[in-house]
Amino acid sequence: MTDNGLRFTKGHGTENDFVLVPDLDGALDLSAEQVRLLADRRSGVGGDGVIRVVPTDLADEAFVRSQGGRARWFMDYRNADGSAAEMCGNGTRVFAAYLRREGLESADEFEIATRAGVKTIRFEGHLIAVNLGDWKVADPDAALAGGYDALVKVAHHDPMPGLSLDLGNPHTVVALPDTADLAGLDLTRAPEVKPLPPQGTNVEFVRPLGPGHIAMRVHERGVGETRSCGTGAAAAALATRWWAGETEDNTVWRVDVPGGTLRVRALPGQQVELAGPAVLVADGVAHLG
Ligand SMILES: N[C@@H](CCC[C@H](N)C(=O)O)C(=O)O
Repeated sequence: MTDNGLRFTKGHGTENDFVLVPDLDGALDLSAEQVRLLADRRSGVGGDGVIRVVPTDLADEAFVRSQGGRARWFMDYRNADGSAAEMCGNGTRVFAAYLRREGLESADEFEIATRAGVKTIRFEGHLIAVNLGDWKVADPDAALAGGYDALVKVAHHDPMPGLSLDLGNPHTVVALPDTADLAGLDLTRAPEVKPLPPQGTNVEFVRPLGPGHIAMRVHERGVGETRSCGTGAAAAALATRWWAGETEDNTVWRVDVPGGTLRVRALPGQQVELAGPAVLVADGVAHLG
């Protein structure tokens, strides 16, 4: 940041929106307070998260710098409350669109560094696909007993069973019956999850719409309800697949979220791919005071 302000680009992926801040020489020490100010929708630029674009070799964390041999750029992702997150699926696409627009990457396929490891980006027509890498059911032994390992309470509802998954970041997925009023759920407050993982969790509510097709709403850790969550969409599809006892690879789900539609594909080797759009909507200079 200089006296002249902080350069930013605003972008979104299925209306999960981000403030991207270029830090090409790794000189920016973005505090949690500055992130909160940038993300504030009234007094700041506004976004669900803030993404610092920094060369991987200049990242603060040694384990991120170790990805530098494979990925030139690190997506330093922060939630709107200032907390750092391991991963952001929608963020990876917006990050990739920015790298491409700025001429920082020009290939149709390249790798980026994240706190959850290196992710491969692939431009596919108007969509961007990202291999989110390894995923797992967080506690298969607990979950195998009945398909669930947590109880999730939302206002005006009895506690509902949930399944915890690790997509690099934590998720708890709740399956609703196909007659459920997904739109009517009150997500203005964080759902109560028991037991709550020490690192917190993102909570997805899923309603089946047809074969390979689900609807989802999400309450994100460190943010609140958002209009989309990429890792959440992948968790929702994978939980649905797991509950159905399906193990086939390359099956595809369409996941409808309030901000659009995402595509999720289970890849061989317990990996998962997310695809969707990415839009860069504005460039500017923020003066944080
Ligand atoms: N919106 C993201 C996830 C962002 C991080 C999340 N709130 C967390 O704290 O894990 C996505 O698209 O995956």
